[in-house]
Amino acid sequence: MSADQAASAVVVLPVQAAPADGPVAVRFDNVTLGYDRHPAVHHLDGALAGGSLTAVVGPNGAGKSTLLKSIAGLIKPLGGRIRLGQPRERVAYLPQLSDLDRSFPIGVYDLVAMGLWHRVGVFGRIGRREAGRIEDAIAAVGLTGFERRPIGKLSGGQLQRALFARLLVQDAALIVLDEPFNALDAKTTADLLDLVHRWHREERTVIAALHDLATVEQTFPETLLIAREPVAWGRTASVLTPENLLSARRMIEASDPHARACDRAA
Ligand SMILES: Nc1ncnc2c1ncn2[C@@H]1O[C@H](COP(=O)(O)OP(=O)(O)OP(=O)(O)O)[C@@H](O)[C@H]1O
Repeated sequence: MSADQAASAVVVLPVQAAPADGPVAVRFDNVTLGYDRHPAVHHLDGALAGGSLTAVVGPNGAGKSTLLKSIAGLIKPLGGRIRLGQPRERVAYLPQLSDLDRSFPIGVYDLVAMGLWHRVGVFGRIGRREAGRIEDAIAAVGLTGFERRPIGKLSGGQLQRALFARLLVQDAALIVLDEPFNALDAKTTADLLDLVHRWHREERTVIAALHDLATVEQTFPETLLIAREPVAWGRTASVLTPENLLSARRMIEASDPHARACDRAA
């Protein structure tokens, strides 16, 4: 079958089932996500296994950010159910850099210290142990010496390093990253990818929206390809086929962003 034929006969492939006896980090039951009752993602069923490292890929407008926000609890499903395998406080979320207000008057040290809020409270005292963790995290991302620098005076790459340091001190079981390497140079990307590898070795669950398929193929064992609904989900090599990528593109081109919820059974 040619790629064109494959795209015109779009089939929603079965999504990944979590291992029957393994831990589950997130489970989706016929989930619909959207804004003002207009669905942006629908028919999402499946699970992220605990300790898995998953890329979410898809064309612009496919619903990647929407999906990640729903896992982080920032938007509620319009339909279906999302269940977490760990308490909400153990979920860390990195928004797209472009969504951040860089005029907020805060320095690198205090930004990184915010990663401890769940443990010490907003006005809690940072003891010697916590201070050591903040300093270690700042060192791990190569920002020692920048502790007092306001975030508005950092480069994009330095800000992303500081945000990764905040994730480090957060010590989350589930880490949700929205386009973490967008517009970063090769050195910064490589350094931050090392931290993703480290989290994976530590058996944390990581899910990240990405556009660079080479990075996905090299680093992410699992991939969810979406185009407002799942196109394929499983081992990266079996998901990122030319046929699936073309299907995703055609599905986005054919979709109506103003449509109401669809009645098709998941
Ligand atoms: N706050 C919002 N209010 C209304 N609609 C929104 C909002 N955020 C996203 N959308 C719509 O939801 C759909 C999915 O958007 P989303 O940002 O999740 O896609 P994406 O795959 O992350 O895209 P990109 O690759 O361009 O970042 C789009 O049609 C978008 O216009």
